[in-house]
Amino acid sequence: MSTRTETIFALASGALPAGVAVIRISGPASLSMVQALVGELPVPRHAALRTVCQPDGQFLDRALVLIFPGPNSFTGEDCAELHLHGGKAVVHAVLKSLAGFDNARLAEAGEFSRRAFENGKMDLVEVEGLADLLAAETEMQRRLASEQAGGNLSAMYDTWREKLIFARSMLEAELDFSDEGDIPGSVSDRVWQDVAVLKEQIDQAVANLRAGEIIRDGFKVALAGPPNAGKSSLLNALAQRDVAIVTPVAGTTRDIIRCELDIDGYKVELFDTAGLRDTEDPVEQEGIRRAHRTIHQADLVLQLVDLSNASAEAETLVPGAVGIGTKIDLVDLRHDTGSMRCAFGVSSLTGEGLEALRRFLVDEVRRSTNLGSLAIPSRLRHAERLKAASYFLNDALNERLKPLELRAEDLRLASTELARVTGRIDTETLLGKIFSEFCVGK
Ligand SMILES: Nc1nc2c(c(=O)[nH]1)N(C=O)[C@@H](CNc1ccc(C(=O)N[C@@H](CCC(=O)O)C(=O)O)cc1)CN2
Ligand SMILES: Nc1nc2c(ncn2[C@@H]2O[C@H](COP(=O)(O)OP(=O)(O)OP(=O)(O)O)[C@@H](O)[C@H]2O)c(=O)[nH]1
Ligand SMILES: [Mg+2]
Repeated sequence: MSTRTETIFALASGALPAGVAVIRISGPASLSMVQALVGELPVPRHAALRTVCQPDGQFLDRALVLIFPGPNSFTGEDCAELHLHGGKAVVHAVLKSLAGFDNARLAEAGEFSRRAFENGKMDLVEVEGLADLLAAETEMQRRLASEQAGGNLSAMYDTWREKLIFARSMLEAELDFSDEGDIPGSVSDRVWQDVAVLKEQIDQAVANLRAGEIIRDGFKVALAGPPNAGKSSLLNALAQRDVAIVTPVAGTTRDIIRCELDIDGYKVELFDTAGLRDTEDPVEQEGIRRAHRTIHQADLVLQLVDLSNASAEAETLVPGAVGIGTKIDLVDLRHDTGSMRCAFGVSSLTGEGLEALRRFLVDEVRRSTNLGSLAIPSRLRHAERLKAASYFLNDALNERLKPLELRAEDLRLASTELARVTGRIDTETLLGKIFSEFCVGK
């Protein structure tokens, strides 16, 4: 239990004005402060209607009040909530009154969650999941974050760690017995089998990182092709907004234009790029350089082929790219040879083919993320520690000539890496970074 003396408070709900505004308070003085403002405290964890008055008696609001005595609270400390009318002046007046108490101050971003972490209410993986839950915009981001915030990913890492600790204890028992003559290594054979299975599971989790990143950060789709192929028009049509400039001039787009789509709950990031061609214009050259970089980093490249342009037949597809025929409103597809290499024909003008293209995109995202479970890492931080753990397990498994003591030490190093993921050790440097992702009031 922390021994913090400061009581913190903040507006925990959204922008004002709002229907209702929730002020959250946590720390040793929170109950006495609320008592000073509302009089009789409600029964713990039950909302009650109270009149909120300044200590000098001035009326502030009629509000719902909740108290959560520690340690049974979100932070583990004594906590309270004031559910006020969500007007700016109402909230500011109450915040000002709270600031007048001794050892009370406005909370910093993420400070409530930090206290919850420090009091053992959440581990680091759950804190990250909570940050992702608050940031989630799509349904799949929400599901991934809930899985992590709810403790399923932590439980997986903890189970692995416990298995390693058990394996080590078995080896140590064997070491203790080895003085008593040559026992055939049946115990340690079994231990090494279990460790090999565990290493496979850890390697699988590392391999799943990309899927987690795609759900969390978005599936990156680059629109590529020569000038005037219709890239910016397609971006606008898919986004259903006028995002990028479209003109009949070849070489209109120079900077990368990014927009986010939510297709069936998946976040898809679309990148419009400069048309690829030889040019003397230094501005366009830089645009093309950026286009190549974006194409290289994309999860999927759509290469647009202008089916209304006869010379487009000579274009070659970038390896791995999916051909998309554009401007089908201008051509008779039955007689068009350019359409042969294209997976789809679309018209940004009439909207024809766009729904099929959306379906294709979501099928591609699903193919890259279809793992059954969403208890998967979505941050490089996890994968780095898991890789380190796998490295130590690999040593333990393969260097069979090494003394058993040293192989057991490899298992200890691996379990330390797993402990770092959930934040049981070594957290100080990470905490600042992780909690800075939160808004004030969380
Ligand atoms: N008004 C309000 N709504 C909210 C929150 C809140 O803090 N206040 N939450 C904040 O994020 C979320 C709910 N999360 C919560 C998590 C733990 C506890 C809590 O009191 N935990 C105690 C008791 C657990 C129990 O009785 O089962 C504990 O962990 O000991 C409360 C809310 C979402 N909605
Ligand atoms: N009829 C028709 N015209 C289209 C369609 N898509 C694009 N165009 C026209 O084709 C021209 C070029 O379109 P853009 O979307 O700017 O092409 P781009 O590939 O972004 O071109 P750059 O930015 O120069 O590389 C514009 O005049 C558009 O109006 C379409 O589906 N049908
Ligand atoms: Mg363009």
